[in-house]
Amino acid sequence: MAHLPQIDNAWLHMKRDRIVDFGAMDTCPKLADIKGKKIDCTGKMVLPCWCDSHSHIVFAAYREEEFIYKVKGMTYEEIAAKGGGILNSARRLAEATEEELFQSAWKRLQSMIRLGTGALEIKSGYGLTTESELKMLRVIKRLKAESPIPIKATFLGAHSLPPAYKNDRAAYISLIINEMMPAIARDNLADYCDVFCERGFFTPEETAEIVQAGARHGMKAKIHANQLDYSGGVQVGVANGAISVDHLEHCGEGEIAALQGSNTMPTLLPSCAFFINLPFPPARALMQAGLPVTLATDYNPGSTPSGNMQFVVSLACIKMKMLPEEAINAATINGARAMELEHLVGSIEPGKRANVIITKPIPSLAYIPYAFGEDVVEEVVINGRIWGKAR
Ligand SMILES: N=CN[C@@H](CCC(=O)O)C(=O)O
Ligand SMILES: [Zn+2]
Repeated sequence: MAHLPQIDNAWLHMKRDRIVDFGAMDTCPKLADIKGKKIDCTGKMVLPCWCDSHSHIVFAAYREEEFIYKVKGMTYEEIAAKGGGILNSARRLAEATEEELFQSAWKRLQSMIRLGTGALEIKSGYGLTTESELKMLRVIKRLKAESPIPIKATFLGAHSLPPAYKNDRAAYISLIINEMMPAIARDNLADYCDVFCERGFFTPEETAEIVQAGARHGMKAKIHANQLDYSGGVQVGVANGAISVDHLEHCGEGEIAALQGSNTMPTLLPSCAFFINLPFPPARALMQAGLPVTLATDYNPGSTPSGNMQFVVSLACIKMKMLPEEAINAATINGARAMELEHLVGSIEPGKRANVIITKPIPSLAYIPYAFGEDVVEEVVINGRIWGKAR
C-alpha cells in the first residue's frame, strides 16, 4: 500500500470520457498534433479522483441539535436511546417528498465532486418502512442516472429497529426479507445489502439472516461492523462474502485473522471516529497483517456531516499513522475495489474513466494530508471535462 507510482514532469492525454495514455514529458506526443484543450499543470499534481465507498447522502435534515448534545457530553448511543440518531432522521425523511430528497442529495453530490470525489456509494436506511426505504432507493436510482460520476446503491433497511417493532424484532426482519427485498429486486434498486451489526442494533445472527436473503435477491453484502464495540460484524461479514466491512473502530486480532485470506475490504471512516470521539481504527495493524485498507467519508447527518475525502486522508495520516501514499491508495484504488469499480476508476490507467484531480501548485504529495483544512484541489476533471469550481 505504500507504493504509489508517480512521474515527475509528465503528460496525460484524455479523450472524450477516457484516459488514453500518459508518460514522462520527453515522450509527450507533439502538442500541435492533439486537438482540443491543453492544460498546463506546471507545479501542480494530477491524481485519480477520490473513490468514496461509504455514504448516506440522502437525508431530509441535518442534526446539529444532536451535535450540541454531544458537545455537552452525551454519547452517540445515549442520543440514539432517547429517540435521536437514526430514528430522528427516519421521522424527518418520512415527511420529505422524493423531489426534496433528490434536490438536497444532488447538492451534496455536487459539492463532493468539487472536492474531488469521482465515484460514490450511497445507502438507504433512513426509511425503515417499505414505503420510505423504496422512496430513498428511487432517489438513489435517479442520482445514479443523472450523476456524472459512477454511483453504487446499498439497501440498509437494517439500520435501526423502528419503535413499532420494539417487542417483535423478528417481524421487522421478516418485513425486510419478505416485503422490502422482493420489491427492491423487482425494480433493480440496489447493488448491495448492508446491516448495522452492533450492540443495540442488529446481532450477528440477524445480520447473517438478512445478508443471506439479500444474496438470494442479487445483493452482495457490505456491513457496518464493530463501530461501538466488538460486535462480531467483521466475522459475519467475512463468512458471508461481504465486499467490505466498514468502521472497525473496535478491531483486534480475531477480526484481523478473520479478514486474512478473505476478499473482504476493511473500510475505515476516520472522520466518523473524529466527530463522535471513538477510538481510531488500527490501520497500521491491518496493513502489517497484509490487508488492504480502504478509506471513505461515511457522510451522514448524525455521525459524520462531511463529504470531504481530503480531510479523511489527513485524519488517516494524523490519527492512524498512515503514510500519505498509503492513505491516497486507500482513498482511490481501494475505494474503487470496495464498490467493485476498480476496472473503471481509482487510478490513472489507459481506458479508465477520465476523472482526475488537478491540485493547486503544491510542494509535494505529503502536502495534501499535511495541509489539513486547506482545499488543495484547483480543478476536477470529470469524464474528460473540467468540472465547474466556484471560487
Ligand atoms: N452507524 C450507523 N450508521 C451511520 C450513522 C447514521 C446516523 O447517525 O444517522 C454511520 O455509519 O455512522
Ligand atoms: Zn455508515
